[in-house]
Amino acid sequence: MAEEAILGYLEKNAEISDSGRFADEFGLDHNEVVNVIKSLNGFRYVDAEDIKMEKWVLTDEGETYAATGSPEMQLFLAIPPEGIPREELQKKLGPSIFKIGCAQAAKNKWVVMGKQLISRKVQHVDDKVKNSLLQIKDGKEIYDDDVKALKARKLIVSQTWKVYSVKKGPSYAPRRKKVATDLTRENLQRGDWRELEFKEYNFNAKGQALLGGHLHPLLKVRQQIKNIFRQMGFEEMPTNNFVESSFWNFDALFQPQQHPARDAHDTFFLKDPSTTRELPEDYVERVKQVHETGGYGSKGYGYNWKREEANKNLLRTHTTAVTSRMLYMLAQKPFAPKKYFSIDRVFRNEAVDRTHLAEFHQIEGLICDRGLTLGDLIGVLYDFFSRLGMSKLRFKPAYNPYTEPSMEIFSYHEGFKKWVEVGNSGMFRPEMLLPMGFPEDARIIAWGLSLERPTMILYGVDNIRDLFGHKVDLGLVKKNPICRLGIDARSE
Ligand SMILES: N[C@@H](Cc1ccccc1)C(=O)O
Repeated sequence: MAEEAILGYLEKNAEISDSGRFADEFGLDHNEVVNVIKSLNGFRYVDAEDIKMEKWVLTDEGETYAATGSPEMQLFLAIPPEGIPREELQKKLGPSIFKIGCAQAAKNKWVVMGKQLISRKVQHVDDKVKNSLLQIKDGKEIYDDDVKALKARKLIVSQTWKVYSVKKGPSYAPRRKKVATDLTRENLQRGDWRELEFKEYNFNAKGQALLGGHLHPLLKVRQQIKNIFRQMGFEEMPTNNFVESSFWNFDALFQPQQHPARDAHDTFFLKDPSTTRELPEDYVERVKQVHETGGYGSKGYGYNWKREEANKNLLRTHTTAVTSRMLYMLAQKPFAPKKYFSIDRVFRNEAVDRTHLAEFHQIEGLICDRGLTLGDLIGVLYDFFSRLGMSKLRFKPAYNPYTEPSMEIFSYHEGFKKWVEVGNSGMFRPEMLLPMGFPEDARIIAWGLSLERPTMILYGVDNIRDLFGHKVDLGLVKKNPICRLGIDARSE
């Protein structure tokens, strides 16, 4: 539309002197006209030059008067033939219209301002202000004196805007030629490439957005959980190796050697190297004692503890093996309160199904201090889980060889409308802490959960194999849910 109008106009006329007026005349939108001019100018169909123009526009006050009449007119019309007391007129018009109206009407000699009464001096007046404002709104010219008066009353302000003057350019044609974007096989066969005009390369155009790298959902949730631990003042533990001795994975945790978890059905044992090279001998002796006959107020398990069993290498079954190594080192130093966490991979000889994998990740946190109670553990768990967006918790008594009391942690899942198990926790037993060398009044509260469970909830994944393994689809990896668990995760 605009292009035809411009090229057509230039066929018969030397120039378009003002694109604004041109747009008005042809009933076109000026923005569209400007865009077409710029494009035609780029291809040298036209030569365009921009001109800065000043234009008057109405202020808010100007707009009101253009609609309701000037204050002086409103005042004049409110005066009855017999005149009106000042106060009454002011009440009728309101203080601001009254004030401006009086000043202007008096200046125009429309009214007589008596001591008591205000009365008309003439019978008919014109609302010149309103008329001028309407003219300006219509884009019409008015006398300079009137412009000055309106400007002085702040009813109009000037605005600069750009219009273009347009002449034929060196490549002018009454119609734009269609340019080819690609040279095709057909063009070559037909030979019409000779006549074709090709579109120039636009080296400034932005290329297609490239698909960059994405963090896997497990890595994103891991980062979020690390941030939460750090905000709560926890230090990260070195997560050591996947291969661990039975000693640190089980014995140090007061897990008896006949415990079913220590069976090859549940745990991956290593063939080569099948045993660990060294263990802290004094400590091993104390662990043996506590398993066999107890001590530190405990009766022990009363069985024959075997060093060969403790030496067996395995793939660690929980990150509590990271914790036991850390706590043993800590107990060798003067006692100090500490907060630690770890997040890393663990392995279990499990049948793989939609909620179980043979390898997964655990998140573990612990606090070591004097005077800690189960109440502290519950409080910390509320704090930790509510930072993940899971603030409705329930606890169920549970059993772990290394903690007493122990609690399973359940969280109400708003999306699934049910309580789901989210972790396990407890206070480490004296049978574990005292042989390590902790003072008798040291208390350690700890909890652990899988990284996969909250990630599945967060990403709406119901089969763990879609999250971890060779089948993970890129759509899931690119998905970027709001980093909160619970309701918002599902509604995403
Ligand atoms: N190790 C436990 C979690 C846990 C950690 C610390 C204390 C109590 C429990 C598990 O694998 O489920």
